[in-house]
Amino acid sequence: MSANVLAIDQGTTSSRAIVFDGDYRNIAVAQEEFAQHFPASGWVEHEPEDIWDTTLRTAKAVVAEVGGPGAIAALGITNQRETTVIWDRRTGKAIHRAIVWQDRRTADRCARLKADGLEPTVAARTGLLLDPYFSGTKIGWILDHVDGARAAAEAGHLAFGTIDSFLLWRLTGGTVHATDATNASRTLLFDIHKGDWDDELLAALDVPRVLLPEVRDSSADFGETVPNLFGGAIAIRGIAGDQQAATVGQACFTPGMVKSTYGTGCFAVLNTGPEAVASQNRLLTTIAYRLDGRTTYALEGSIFIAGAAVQWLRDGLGVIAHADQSGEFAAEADPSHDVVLVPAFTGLGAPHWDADARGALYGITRATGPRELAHAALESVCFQTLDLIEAMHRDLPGHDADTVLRVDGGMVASDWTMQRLADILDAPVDRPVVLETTALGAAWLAGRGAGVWPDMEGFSASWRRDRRFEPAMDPDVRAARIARWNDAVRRTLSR
Ligand SMILES: Nc1ncnc2c1ncn2[C@@H]1O[C@H](COP(=O)(O)OP(=O)(O)O)[C@@H](O)[C@H]1O
Ligand SMILES: O=P(O)(O)OC[C@H](O)CO
Repeated sequence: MSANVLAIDQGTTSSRAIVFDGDYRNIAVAQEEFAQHFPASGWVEHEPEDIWDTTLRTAKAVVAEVGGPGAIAALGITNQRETTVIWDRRTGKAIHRAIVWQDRRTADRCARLKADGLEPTVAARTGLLLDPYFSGTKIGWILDHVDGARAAAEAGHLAFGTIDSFLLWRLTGGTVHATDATNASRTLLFDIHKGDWDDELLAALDVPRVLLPEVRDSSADFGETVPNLFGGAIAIRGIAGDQQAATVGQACFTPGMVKSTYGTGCFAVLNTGPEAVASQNRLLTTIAYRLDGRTTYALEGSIFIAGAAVQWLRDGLGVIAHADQSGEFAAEADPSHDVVLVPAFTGLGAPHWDADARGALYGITRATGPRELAHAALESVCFQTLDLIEAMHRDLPGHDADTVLRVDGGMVASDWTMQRLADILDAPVDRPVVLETTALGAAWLAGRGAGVWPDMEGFSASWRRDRRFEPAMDPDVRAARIARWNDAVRRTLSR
């Protein structure tokens, strides 16, 4: 049997398909960006057909490149998490655009649920907080705003899914409505301790159970692709949310290991092993992966804007021509400038969870130019990471002894940002050789599920470092910059 594995990585800004060979080498890759829709302030939507079309085209391209479906042992899916699709089971068509994880439209609903005293129950059962980030209130919004949706849902005609479920439904020709435990753990509806949907939360959020997918392990039998898509069936054997897939792809299998992924947002995930640790510092408790029915938990810090700040410099302000230029510009910024960007474009995530905050730029003068803006945008990602790592250290005293952060995602191509990250964290930052760790994690889950790839130990041994960034900033300079950041955040919070 072939040892090649196909990973579909459906991200916030693009869909990617990658085939890895038995030595985890990337032997074929295709990527397509798709449109982002911002219909109102704080709203973000995707067209589900764009997600499907870009996914199918990129997957078809790499399958053809490696010699057809016979050259692929298994397929793994990883995806932007929380993004919510509801479709009609009879037609497979979505009844509304996907509401993206960054979307804040349900902030009022969350505030009301909080005022009703629901948050302690949510936190205890789901490990999450009442924030519009998660799928639960997005589902309610679609059911309440699309004509006839609630009645159709009650009648069993509709299906809810995060992007993995939606793609799985389409890939299997509408025969499998399932998800994995990591994606389920981001919905506000899933009891991460019992491993099942929670009826009390379903009732509180007005979500009929009949809408929901079946929850399976992250490495499991998810059916097969319908033969006409790729010219033959491919077994689907792995699913995980993208941050959990990156945790796997970075081989963070030992409790205490932590990775941080820098894509549109930034997500730091700390493996806590078989114990679910309840955060005292407004981090999330989430499922890292579920294998053979056994759940491994994690603490997660979620930041909504990381690479998106670079996109804003490029597409919003037009002050850089391409993403790479942000690092070059930051290196050339006037060292005496004192510009700080708090990129609360869609509110602030962990550890503040302020859905109503909006971005702010402090310290601009007539001398502030594109270089200083690029510096502030990249540095903001480092400060936000520091806030997350410090919260993790407070939750797990002693954990900071020898923390090395494993990083991945589009932004880690920037040496300047990675060096500044090590400086601000005052800790080493390791960049692996394989930067597509999200896709690799999904591939490993699928390869394991298909029985063609080795166990955790074998996979861990294959992890290779490209470069370690060591902290080198003067302690006084560091302290002053962090103080400036903390002050800027305080002034930006909405309450
Ligand atoms: N050299 C670079 N320097 C800084 N940011 C970069 C660089 N290259 C890519 N990015 C940013 O990384 C993000 C893309 O990363 P990716 O992991 O593909 O994200 P996603 O999965 O969220 O779509 C974009 O926001 C882009 O602006
Ligand atoms: O698409 P990314 O890489 O920014 O990841 C999105 C996250 O899964 C949202 O929780």
